[in-house]
Amino acid sequence: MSPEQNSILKVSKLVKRFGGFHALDGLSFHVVPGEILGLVGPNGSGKTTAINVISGLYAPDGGEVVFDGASSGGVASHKLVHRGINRTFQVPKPFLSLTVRENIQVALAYGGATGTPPSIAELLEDFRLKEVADRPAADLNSAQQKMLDLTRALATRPRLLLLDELAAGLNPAELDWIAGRIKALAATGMAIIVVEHLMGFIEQITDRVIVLNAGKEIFEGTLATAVREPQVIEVFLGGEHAH
Ligand SMILES: Nc1ncnc2c1ncn2[C@@H]1O[C@H](COP(=O)(O)OP(=O)(O)OP(=O)(O)O)[C@@H](O)[C@H]1O
Repeated sequence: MSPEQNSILKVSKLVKRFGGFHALDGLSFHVVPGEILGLVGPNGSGKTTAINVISGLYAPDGGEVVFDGASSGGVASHKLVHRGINRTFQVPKPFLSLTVRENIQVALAYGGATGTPPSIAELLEDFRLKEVADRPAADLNSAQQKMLDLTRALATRPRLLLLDELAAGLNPAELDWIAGRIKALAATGMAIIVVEHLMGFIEQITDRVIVLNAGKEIFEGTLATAVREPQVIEVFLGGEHAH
């Protein structure tokens, strides 16, 4: 079977409009179980919109999203969580007055229908939240809020995990550590899509990247190859994220 036939998610000719503006303009790609796929591109190229459509926050205006063999475009987020898609947010939205542990408990109770639920103790340990487990989420610093957001997503047992700028604001040691954690998740068979501006981080964790510009794919392959493509250099690496 070709990798594409084995895909857990297939996006075909996806269109998302805001008014007359095409945030996604015919985007197609796939991801297979156990793969870490990077979505990269300049500001406003449609990366977060792609995550928002795949996770059911927005309905597509055209094209198709197929998750695990069934159409999932336009299906509400909470239903997709039960089917096995979950995500993190650029700006996490925990229940601020609940403790870290309670936030994870809510996600566990809400979570997916298949597989063994992860243990709260393990999630707290794995994502360095043990020390703050009984503090309200409002007390967490921004890195800890991101880790709580990730553990809440993991508590629902996703088979496809969408990470929207999880690494932004983390220091180099934290980046190394979280890169290892994300790779360990992929090694369990979870498919992971990562939206990130930090190219070193993308290089460290992804198997493959899709480069977006103006809602369209302009490149698909490894980041090492992408950085040698004149079109990619022009729209992306020659811009503000060249460093
Ligand atoms: N809810 C919305 N209403 C109107 N326009 C939107 C909405 N969401 C996104 N857009 C527009 O769609 C385009 C793509 O935005 P998107 O957030 O997907 O880009 P991005 O590649 O994730 O950018 P960044 O790297 O800055 O996060 C932008 O021009 C943005 O202003």
